[in-house]
Amino acid sequence: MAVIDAVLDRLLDGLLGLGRLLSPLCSPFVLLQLSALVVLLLLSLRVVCLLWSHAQFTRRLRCFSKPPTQNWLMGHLGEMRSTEEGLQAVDQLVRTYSHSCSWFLGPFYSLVRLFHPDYIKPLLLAPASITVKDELFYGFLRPWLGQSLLLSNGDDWFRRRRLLTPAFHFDILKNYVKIFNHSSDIMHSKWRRLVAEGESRQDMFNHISLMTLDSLLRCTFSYNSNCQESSSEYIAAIFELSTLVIERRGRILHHWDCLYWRSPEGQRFKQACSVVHGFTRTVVQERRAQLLHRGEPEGPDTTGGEEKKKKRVADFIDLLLLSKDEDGHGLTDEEIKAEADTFMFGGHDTTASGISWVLYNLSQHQDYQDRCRAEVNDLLQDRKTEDLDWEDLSSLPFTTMCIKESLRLHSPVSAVTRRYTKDMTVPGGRVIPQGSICLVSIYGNHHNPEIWPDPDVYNPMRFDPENSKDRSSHAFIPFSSGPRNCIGQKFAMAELRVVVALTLRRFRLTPGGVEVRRLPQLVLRAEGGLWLTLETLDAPQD
Ligand code: HEM
Repeated sequence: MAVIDAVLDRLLDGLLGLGRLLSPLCSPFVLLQLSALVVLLLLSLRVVCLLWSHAQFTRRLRCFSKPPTQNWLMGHLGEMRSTEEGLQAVDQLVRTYSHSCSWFLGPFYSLVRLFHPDYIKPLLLAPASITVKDELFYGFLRPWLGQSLLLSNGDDWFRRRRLLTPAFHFDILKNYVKIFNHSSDIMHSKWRRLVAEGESRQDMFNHISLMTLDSLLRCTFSYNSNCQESSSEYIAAIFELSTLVIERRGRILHHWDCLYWRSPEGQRFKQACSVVHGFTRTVVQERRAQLLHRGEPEGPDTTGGEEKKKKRVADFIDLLLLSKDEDGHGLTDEEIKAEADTFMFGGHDTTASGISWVLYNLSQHQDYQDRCRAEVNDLLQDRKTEDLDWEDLSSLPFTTMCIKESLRLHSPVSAVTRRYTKDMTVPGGRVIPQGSICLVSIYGNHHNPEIWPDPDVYNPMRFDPENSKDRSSHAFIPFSSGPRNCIGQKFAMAELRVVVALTLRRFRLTPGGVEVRRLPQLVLRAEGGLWLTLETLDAPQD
């Protein structure tokens, strides 16, 4: 295509030269007609080139099965639905094609959809230098998240990932477990109050999203927003942005920036972005100033006892302000702001979805729920407080199996997409052509009957070490995998374990009496909320 563009440029130069040569001989009207003809010719040539290159591309994708389309022009456009039926259609695709298929979105866009670990593995393990986040799926997040870890590519991504990785080290994460306990305590007090008032049926998503936002605000900014108890402009703006991104995806006309930023939704997006950016920028600038005046903030506390009370645990902002590469260069304030916004975006809804679906699955299986509860009660037996420590988290093996099985059955993130700057070979000698977009279907992979017999059944025993030892390393990928896997996965798993364990110790959960229809948006939700009935439990007598 680049060669063709260069030829077209040359042609245009030549024609303009000819125009100048002819100008003394022709009238302006004739010249205008001539120019219009030239422009039309060039445009037609461009369209022919596009069609030709698309035909080449389509020919190369023939090694992948193409599901029938309803319309030759629009291809599969409109068939990828963010609804319960859309997910059932993926189940059908997986049953029919077993590992992969091609997918055409209108006459110009095509995707390769992958839903088998053997196909997914080479793609996710490919070096990040040839992996690009495509604008078709990720571009709408850019005005909110900026050039952050999630959206950057190549050397820029590599530098950021190296600077950010130490912030997710065990020694740092350990300190956040106290925060997870505290945020759960606040949510549970609210639940006790609601149950006492007779409102025992509650939407899990609603409560748990506020709780994960609360804990992330404390871990990222050391900020106590009190958002679980009262409304906050910042939190409202985060919810608004998540909703608007989804709405924009669904409206083709809003894909054009020039139309979107003039629409009422675009204006709301701008307004919410300015609230979120204003908040993050202020915190970063204030912290930078404190750092300059008072020196380094305290690192993670290792002293215990009284010392602990005096020290503020280093939060993500502190760690990012201090991070330096081998040349001594750190992140700028704008870069830190983008990363903090990304943690808030990438960390709250995903974890809330994960926790809500575990509680839903356990409400459907009282036997597993009882077994988890017994495990937690055994662990906390003879303790003065109900707080869990980092070390406790490895003593909850069955609860962890229940969490993993829920992340398989109800993965918070249903798919990730990538564009590759090289041809990629997958099993059977099939080649994904350079430049094509690959959709790695986490949902499809986790529901593939070739890998998971009876994929729709919730069975935590699948994650018993004995039962999982022969399974492919890429059969279970809720956090993606390879160089661009989720940087926050240990953080998320720790929070999931603390919240689930404490919830089961304090409450019995039963189904909320409403049919649950899954709603795959930015994360997996349920239409109209995920309603469960809560019963307060007395603390067990030792
Ligand atoms: C259950 C909870 C979570 C799930 C299921 C999850 C899932 C994922 C997935 C699938 C990706 C890959 C995205 C892609 O390739 O486009 C990802 C990336 C990422 N996640 Fe998470 N995530 C969770 C929690 C978190 C938390 C708590 C944080 C931060 C505090 C976080 C921060 C990030 C970031 C920054 C990336 C981009 C990494 C990179 O490209 O290098 N996530 N996550």
